[in-house]
Amino acid sequence: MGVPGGLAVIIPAKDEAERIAATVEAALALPGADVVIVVDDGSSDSTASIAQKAGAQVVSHEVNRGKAAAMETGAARAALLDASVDHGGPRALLFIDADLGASAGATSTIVEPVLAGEADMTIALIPPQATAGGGSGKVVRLSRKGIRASTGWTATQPLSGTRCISRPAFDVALPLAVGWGVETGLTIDILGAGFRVIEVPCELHHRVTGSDLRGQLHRAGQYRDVWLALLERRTRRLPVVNRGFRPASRVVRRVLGG
Ligand SMILES: O=c1ccn([C@@H]2O[C@H](COP(=O)(O)OP(=O)(O)O[C@H]3O[C@H](CO)[C@@H](O)[C@H](O)[C@H]3O)[C@@H](O)[C@H]2O)c(=O)[nH]1
Ligand SMILES: O=C(O)[C@H](O)COP(=O)(O)O
Repeated sequence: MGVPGGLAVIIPAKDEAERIAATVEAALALPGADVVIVVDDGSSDSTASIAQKAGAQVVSHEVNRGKAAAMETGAARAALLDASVDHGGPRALLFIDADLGASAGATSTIVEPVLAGEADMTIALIPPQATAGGGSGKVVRLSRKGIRASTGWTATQPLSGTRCISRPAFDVALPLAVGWGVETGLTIDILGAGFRVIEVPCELHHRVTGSDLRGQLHRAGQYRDVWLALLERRTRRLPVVNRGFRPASRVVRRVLGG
């Protein structure tokens, strides 16, 4: 069955004044998209006012809370809009990065399978970028290996954050894994709940992370967050072991009901 409710586009954005207008304009032109929400994640530039002028609804975090929190805020706003008018069901959610500019128009390839009910989450497979990246593939490999160990599925671009997700699939992943662990967590949680996930080629062009100190610090943060997302999911699966545990005191016994 397809998604009758249509599509809400959600754009997490931190200091994206340079590119946000072009990204919003492309998002507004996407077939089926009747809502474009920019979550200004504590920007210190004019991202919010530019996004609003370009036609987006803007929700602002007073302080920076990271990409995953911005995605949750955007999805919560979309849920409010879903509830305000009955239009046949909840909208599917299209998450796009703020730095895609006009290329955001290419995301219709990942929207179609979800709106048609052929997939529950699509992930954009992006072509090699004009500027070479400075990464060694360490974060990508950690995420890919962790997803495979949990689900048996091998993602080609596990960190790709441009995704279209049906509302029921999104809701099983709440609360989202924090920060840069969000893509890894979404994939594991949504596949684990039995939903269908596919990667779909998409001609996107974004700002590539360089190999300078700033870029390497960014990757260190990504590595930490992916690792934490994997650890949390592994811990959840561990059986609770209680081999002859005896509460040591009367207080503990009372708390545990012993
Ligand atoms: O604290 C932050 C930092 C970034 N962003 C936004 O998140 C998006 C992605 O950030 P970016 O700096 O472009 O990160 P990249 O490392 O280039 O992103 C790649 O890797 C991320 C996962 O680590 C994915 O989320 C992205 O989709 C993927 O393009 C952009 O719209 C940012 O404005 C926030 O909302 N809050
Ligand atoms: O540049 C990238 O692709 C990401 O920041 C991930 O870094 P990596 O190449 O070290 O996996």
